[in-house]
Amino acid sequence: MADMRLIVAGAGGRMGRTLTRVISETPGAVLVGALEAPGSELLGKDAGVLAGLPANDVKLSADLWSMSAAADGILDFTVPAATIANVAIAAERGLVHVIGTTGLSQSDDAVIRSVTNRAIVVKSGNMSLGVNLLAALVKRVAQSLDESFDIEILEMHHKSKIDAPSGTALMLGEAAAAGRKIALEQHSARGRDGLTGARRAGDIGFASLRGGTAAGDHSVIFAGPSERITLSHHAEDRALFAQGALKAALWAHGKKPGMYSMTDVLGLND
Ligand SMILES: NC(=O)C1=CN([C@@H]2O[C@H](COP(=O)(O)OP(=O)(O)OC[C@H]3O[C@@H](n4cnc5c(N)ncnc54)[C@H](OP(=O)(O)O)[C@@H]3O)[C@@H](O)[C@H]2O)C=CC1
Ligand SMILES: O=C(O)C1=N[C@H](C(=O)O)C[C@H](O)C1
Repeated sequence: MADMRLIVAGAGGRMGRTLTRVISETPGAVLVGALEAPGSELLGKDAGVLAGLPANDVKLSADLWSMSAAADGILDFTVPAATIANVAIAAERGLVHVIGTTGLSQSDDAVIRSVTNRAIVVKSGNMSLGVNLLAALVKRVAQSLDESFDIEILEMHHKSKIDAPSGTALMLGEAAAAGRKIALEQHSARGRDGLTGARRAGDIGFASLRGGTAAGDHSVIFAGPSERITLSHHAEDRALFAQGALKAALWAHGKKPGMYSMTDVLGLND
């Protein structure tokens, strides 16, 4: 079978450069396009050189329509506005669209869902095996404990991260809510500050720390009467997420249109 031809969106970013590197190490995948924001000073630069590799002759461009004429998939770790702009073109071209971008709103999610009758989308707030296993464990523990155990989710990321809580924290919150059979949006405590009053029973709390170069730390704390259970994951290198994204793209190649998650890719469905 021919190599899967991939575009990296946000090719000049932290994840974009990592994806370029991981593609070069992955049998069955080849980089054919590197997308950057219109007006970026990186347009025209070589994607390989930006990733610390020998030149690969894939130049950064802002023209997704042209570069996608000869591509099979797009790995998109950018910003919400860019991802939403890419969705229509990816669907029109029949690309596999792997979406790692976080900070998407409910209306952004609705736009993504609206194309999944003709697009193949794999979307996850975290592409690592470890976090997806952690989510399954969180759901399981939440099922077993009643409201006398308060659920709090703590995350820490590098100082350049622009959204909070992280996509992973929200994913873990959804897992906990599913275990408890409640809707997260009605039981979510975010951004406590000042005279907050006592904790509301049944809420799932979120706290975000930012600093240094942390690739992504997440803990889910079940705090009960006289005991606490903490389930944690620590990412040591963002190559972990890029490898997960490559696995997702190769898995989705040739699948029917639809919305898939890393749970599908990794075979972790109940
Ligand atoms: N799901 C997962 O497993 C993971 C998800 N992420 C998420 O991925 C996203 C990116 O993270 P990170 O790489 O650290 O962030 P960066 O800011 O380093 O990279 C984002 C890149 O996207 C570029 N960009 C902005 N607008 C456009 C556009 N219209 N078209 C193409 N490119 C554009 C930015 O360019 P410019 O700087 O010029 O604006 C930048 O190069 C975040 O949402 C993060 O949370 C990160 C790691 C893992
Ligand atoms: O911005 C990051 O760096 C990361 N973002 C994702 C998130 O928001 O959860 C995944 C990972 O934690 C790294």
